[in-house]
Amino acid sequence: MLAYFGPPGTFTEQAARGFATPQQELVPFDTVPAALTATRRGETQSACVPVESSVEGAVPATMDALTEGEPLVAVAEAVLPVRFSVLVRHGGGPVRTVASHPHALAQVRHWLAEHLPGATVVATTSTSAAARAVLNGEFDAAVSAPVAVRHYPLEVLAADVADVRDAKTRFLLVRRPGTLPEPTGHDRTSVVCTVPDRVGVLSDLLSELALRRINLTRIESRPTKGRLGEYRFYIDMDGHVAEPRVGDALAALHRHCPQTRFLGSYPKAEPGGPVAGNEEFVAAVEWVDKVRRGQGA
Ligand SMILES: O=C(O)C(=O)Cc1ccccc1
Repeated sequence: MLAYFGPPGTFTEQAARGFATPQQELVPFDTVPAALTATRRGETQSACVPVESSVEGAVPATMDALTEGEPLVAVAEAVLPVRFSVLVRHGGGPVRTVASHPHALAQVRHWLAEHLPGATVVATTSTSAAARAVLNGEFDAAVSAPVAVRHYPLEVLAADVADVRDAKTRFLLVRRPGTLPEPTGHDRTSVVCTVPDRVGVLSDLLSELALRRINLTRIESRPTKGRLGEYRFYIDMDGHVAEPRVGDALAALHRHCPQTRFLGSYPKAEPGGPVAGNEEFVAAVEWVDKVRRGQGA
């Protein structure tokens, strides 16, 4: 079974369908933490959750839920283009309230200001939770994934709505720690470092990557929710932990920051960007091995 952030009709469900094997059952959960908890408990084999939007940045609920509780690791990612449909009840009256996931609302702000200027905007747990609520008469319109009309008998007031063209969202498939995916040469590694309070620690972490010519693809901070000013850094980098340079860098991050959690090494959904060669790292490790065995100098 594969848990996903639902209810049915979310963007996350579409991503989950891309990950699922033909016979795998998809199970919706109303929140990201609930989908992850099911996987932590072993009730589902994996969970699909949104992690990052090209317009709105990180999905805080996912970042927090991956850091707190038993570890889970990502084994795959997917990137989906994001455009919205505005859904209303058949024969519904004027639109006084419009609901959706905060990331969706943020991506249609201009459209709403122009087309539904008087409407009150309400945040819901997901885009399809908004569609479901419109069907139940709680709100007048929902900003949803285009597939949501297949799940909820609503009318499309407007299609192809997006303030930003070519917006994309990235999703992760996570599991309990186990066998890692094989390196493909186009991989990404994710970690979260809860940094100790000392001068220069962030610079130390980044230097370790730069020294090994590892490309940083994302860095994001979140408060630990403990003391004011205490932060965690989410770091995505090119490469796989099985590669000597990446393994070496993760060991260095752990030295600077013992509270480093590995969030996975997995193939990139959109391969591209610089591919770092590992040859000199492999050759260097072999050389040190020989020196240690007294067979080289
Ligand atoms: O609510 C959804 O449909 C989700 O899967 C989260 C989301 C919300 C807005 C854009 C992309 C993903």
